[in-house]
Amino acid sequence: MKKIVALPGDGIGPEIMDAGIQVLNQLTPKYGLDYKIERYDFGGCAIDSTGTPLPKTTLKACQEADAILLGAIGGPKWSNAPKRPEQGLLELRKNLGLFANIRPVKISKSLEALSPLKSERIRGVDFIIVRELTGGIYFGEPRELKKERALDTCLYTRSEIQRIMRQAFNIARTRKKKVTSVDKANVLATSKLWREVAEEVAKEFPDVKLEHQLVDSAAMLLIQNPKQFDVIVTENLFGDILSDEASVIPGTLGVLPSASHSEKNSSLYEPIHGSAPDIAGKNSANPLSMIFSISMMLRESFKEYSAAEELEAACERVIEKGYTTKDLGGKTTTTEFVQALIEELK
Ligand SMILES: NC(=O)C1=CN([C@@H]2O[C@H](COP(=O)(O)OP(=O)(O)OC[C@H]3O[C@@H](n4cnc5c(N)ncnc54)[C@H](O)[C@@H]3O)[C@@H](O)[C@H]2O)C=CC1
Ligand SMILES: CC(C)CC(=O)C(=O)O
Ligand SMILES: [Mg+2]
Repeated sequence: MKKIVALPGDGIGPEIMDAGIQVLNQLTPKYGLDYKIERYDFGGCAIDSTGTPLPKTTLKACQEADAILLGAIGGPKWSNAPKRPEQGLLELRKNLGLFANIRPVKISKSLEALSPLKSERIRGVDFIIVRELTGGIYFGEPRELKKERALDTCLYTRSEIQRIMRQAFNIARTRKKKVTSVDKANVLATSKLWREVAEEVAKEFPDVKLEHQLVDSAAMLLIQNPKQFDVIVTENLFGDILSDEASVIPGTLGVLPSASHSEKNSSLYEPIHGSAPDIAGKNSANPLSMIFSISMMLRESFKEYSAAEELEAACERVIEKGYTTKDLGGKTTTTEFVQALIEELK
């Protein structure tokens, strides 16, 4: 039996986690996938229950899981905590070695119709942001916060860049065979090394085209002409920002999933967005980001390709029938959307 560890977290995290698990439980019996789901406190709720965002029991469960699902963590309640929920998330990623964060941005017909951007600009958009997740400025030492000055350190080693590049090139090989490496090599030392290593690794993949884009103009091109991209590989901070920017293409963060992979542990699946405190508790969160993350889990951790396809097709039909949450311009609540999807899967 497979063990799935669920970390609902804070804000809308538990709402979309419940939604995702209900849908998974409706979908899977016919595919014979045998699993149990265990929930653990993580993030702000874990600070409340244990005093720390990443309790040892939660980390141990994640280390022993076959796959991990995360809702979202954080919120104003914990902004002055000695250790914030976000610090717990970074610790979890580091401890599990989740260096490769895969953030697909694919616009289906139903989402294209709802996007605030013109159809001609976004029809057929299908790219993946491969974000390095355990290095860079989020992790660099020293760091310092004093009254008159503050310091963060951005550090990347050659081997960290090599392994994320190989991940990106391998993904590109299964797609349109184009990698866009995004950096700030006109200014940053870490980006100069990034670009040098990208060129080196590209030699191992002669069938894949490599191009470089500076991050500022990449941010512009992502909206101006998103169809040109296939695989974008970039460092932690740039990937964090560019992927939220990419949500302007479907028009909401509420539909974008992600998968994080490591060399030694099981993978973690989570929406790219945060805990959305502004809509928490209102039954209005879009659960698709979580449902599509579950679909990534079915494919990537359990090789359940047909189940994932059925799930995605059912989502598409439900949206086409007019069930959309507020972020997509509709009036459907989270629970109504889940109910409609469950009916569709019956
Ligand atoms: N992986 C994680 O757990 C992450 C946690 N955070 C944390 O989340 C908290 C809130 O951060 P924000 O900057 O407000 O970003 P956010 O991503 O939580 O929200 C940004 C905007 O998108 C909307 N939104 C996000 N997800 C949605 C969904 N599923 N359906 C409908 N609308 C949705 C929100 O309502 C808000 O207006 C912070 O504490 C932050 O540190 C932020 C990003 C990732
Ligand atoms: C705590 C942050 C680094 C989380 C975030 O914004 C993300 O992973 O997208
Ligand atoms: Mg982010």
